[in-house]
Amino acid sequence: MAMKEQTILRSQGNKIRTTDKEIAIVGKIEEPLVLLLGDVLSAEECDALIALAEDRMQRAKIGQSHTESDIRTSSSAFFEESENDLIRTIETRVSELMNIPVAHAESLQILNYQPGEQYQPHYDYFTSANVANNRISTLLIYLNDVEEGGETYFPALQLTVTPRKGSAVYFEYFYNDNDMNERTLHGGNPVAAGEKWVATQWMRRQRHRYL
Ligand SMILES: O=C(O)CCC(=O)C(=O)O
Ligand SMILES: [Fe+2]
Repeated sequence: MAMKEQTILRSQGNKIRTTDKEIAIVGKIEEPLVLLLGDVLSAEECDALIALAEDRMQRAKIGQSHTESDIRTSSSAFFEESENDLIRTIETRVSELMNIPVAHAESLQILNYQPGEQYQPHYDYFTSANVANNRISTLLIYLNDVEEGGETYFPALQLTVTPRKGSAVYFEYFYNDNDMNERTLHGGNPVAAGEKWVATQWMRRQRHRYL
């Protein structure tokens, strides 16, 4: 019989405790490990992140022709590492939750989808040969409730996650068995009504920042 593979995140029971918050596990798939998490961010934290990102996306659009990629049609912004108290607090909580040091974290990405915008199924890890320091896990946090559409879906797991403000989906793809990694294929359904805001944290296998 095949041995159960090690996971990065060691969840016990239905809660994960970080220094400043207790986070509920509200859904779970074992292999590959996928967790649906209750309030990772408060409503106030979600609103503050959106406000910061809106400002940044606005400025990024100036002087840029709006070309749309077929893969991802949303707009994005990145936050400087630990650039203010809010980002620092969130990064610390998220890294404790993901059980990976902040030094392995990419900068937090914020995506905004308008009606009709989507993200085609993809892997979060890089699939080209000889990637030196690949991604190993993802936390996707929903920053608002979407009026209609915008679900995250995992075709190989037959899992569809409806965005709920402050909640999150966690998954990892650091397995020896590559079939398990490939089952983390996922995409974002087109937003049908309203808009969608998400924050994505990707973790690297090794140190990624040197601050
Ligand atoms: O918006 C979504 O539901 C998916 C986002 C995603 O896959 C990503 O940021 O890597
Ligand atoms: Fe993704």
